Amino acid sequence: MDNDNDDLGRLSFLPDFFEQIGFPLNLINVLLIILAFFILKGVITFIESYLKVLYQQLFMRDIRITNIKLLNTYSFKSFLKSDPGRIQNTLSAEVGRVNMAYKSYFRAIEYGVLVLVYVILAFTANAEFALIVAIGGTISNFLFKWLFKRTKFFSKKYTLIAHRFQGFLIQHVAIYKYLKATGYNKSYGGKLIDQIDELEEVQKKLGIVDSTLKALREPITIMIVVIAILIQVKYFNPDIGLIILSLLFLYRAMTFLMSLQEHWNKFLASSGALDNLKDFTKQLRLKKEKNGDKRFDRLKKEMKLDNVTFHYDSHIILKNINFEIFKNESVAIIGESGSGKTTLINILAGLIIPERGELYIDGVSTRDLDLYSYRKRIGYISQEAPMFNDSIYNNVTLWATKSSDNLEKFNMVLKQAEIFDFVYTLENKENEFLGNNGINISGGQRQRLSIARELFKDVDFLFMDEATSALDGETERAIQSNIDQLKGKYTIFMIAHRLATIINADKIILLKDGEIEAIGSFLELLDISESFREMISLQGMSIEKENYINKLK
Ligand SMILES: Nc1ncnc2c1ncn2[C@@H]1O[C@H](COP(=O)(O)OP(=O)(O)OP(=O)(O)O)[C@@H](O)[C@H]1O
Repeated sequence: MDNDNDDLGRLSFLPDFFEQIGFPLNLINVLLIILAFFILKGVITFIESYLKVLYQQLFMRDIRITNIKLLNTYSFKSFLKSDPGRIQNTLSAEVGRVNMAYKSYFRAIEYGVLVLVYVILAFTANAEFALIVAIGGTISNFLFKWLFKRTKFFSKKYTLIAHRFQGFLIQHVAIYKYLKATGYNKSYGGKLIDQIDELEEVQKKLGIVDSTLKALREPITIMIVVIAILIQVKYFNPDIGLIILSLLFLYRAMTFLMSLQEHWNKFLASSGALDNLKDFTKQLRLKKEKNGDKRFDRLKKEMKLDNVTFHYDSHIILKNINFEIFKNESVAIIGESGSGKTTLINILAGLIIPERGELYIDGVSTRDLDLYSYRKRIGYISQEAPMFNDSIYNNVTLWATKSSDNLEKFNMVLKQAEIFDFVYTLENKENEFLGNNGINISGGQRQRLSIARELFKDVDFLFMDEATSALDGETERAIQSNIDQLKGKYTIFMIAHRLATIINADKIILLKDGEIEAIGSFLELLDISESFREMISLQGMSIEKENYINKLK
């Protein structure tokens, strides 16, 4: 027995230990140990895999939720410059890749620990032999390092192309009608196919590196071990039993080392997604909207713009803007294309904060205001009238529970927006689905529903960005009379190109190259502004005040 234990080198204490604790290593006991070991392994494997799935789900959920929350607090000015393809891709496919990266990273660590254990065992059994193999393993690492670098490079490239693909895809769906109607869908679809080809190309390259690593694994292991044995036999004349024992340990160590390298490579193959996510989250945090702590309840008295100036990069868009608006006034903003109307509306809605000057709401600067509570009181009606692919009820109420109170309010706002009769002639009434961006209803109906939505929201302000300009004359007049009925009940800001729609506005702000050229009522502007009179005549309207006095409400 002592003789046999000598073959175990410095590990011979193990059988002695078992002998001492009254569990001699005879055949039956060894078989029992093996059986117990594998049962235990099975139990641990189950717990490990289940916990892994659990943690992966938690991890992916956490990444998505954190970034969606950050996206909601991202500054609007920064959002205007962001790439929608990147946002979509990062929060969908890339999260899966990040998960893969972490999975492979932890697998690599697991293998690292195993390598360490077997290397220690091999060193304990036969130090010289283990040292030679360790040197061989380190040298082989240089080759793998080069392969790792290639993998990392292709991984980053993959992420960038995937962002581009998502960007093209979003636009393909968003402007599908235009692309189809013009026959551009084929050439534009070609762009999508190009991205798919590029993605495939990068995947193939990643596949080549991965396959090379896999293919090299065993030959390199065997080569190192063979060289180590030859050196041992030639120079150290060792005990063959010890060589075989440490060979067993080292072969396991080398196999685990190769698995470590394989999983490290898998980690690197997804590391582009990890870098992207880190960068994306950092960007969202860095450009987080500054939100004050003064809660907004309702507009009590007035809004005031005090010397406001705003740039996009070095380009001045608005210069020294000053005006005051009182509660429930209606204000029209007019001016040539590019004169800064939308930018002014964005400032008034608290979407962008001017670099210089202040917007005061009841005396509180927007820098100190809790912008979320302010925007909750804003209704926004734009030319596009965005619709969700959902029922009319959900589109108007934004998924409010269908209580009798809500249903009553829903019906009331439908009547106010003069769309009640249309909705209740539909087969599914308020449950009718609108299709992607309201594709199943007309532009006028969409616009009325979007007015109803803002009225349901119960707001103080109505912002209208060319709300009626996409409609035919008759529908525009009908919706305009709708809007006119809201006058005096809300503080209304409207951008309008058709000046016939703003005759009744309390105040008209005429912008020119980012500055206020004139401000006053329709009749006042006819008196004081030459540019206004020119705009009026260009639209075929009379510049004689008498022609409007009867029309004023
Ligand atoms: N996100 C942006 N980045 C850089 N410049 C911008 C951005 N948005 C608008 N601009 C520029 O700011 C200027 C004013 O644009 P704005 O949209 O406010 O004008 P507008 O009067 O509403 O024009 P339109 O009547 O054509 O809608 C334009 O010169 C425009 O090119």
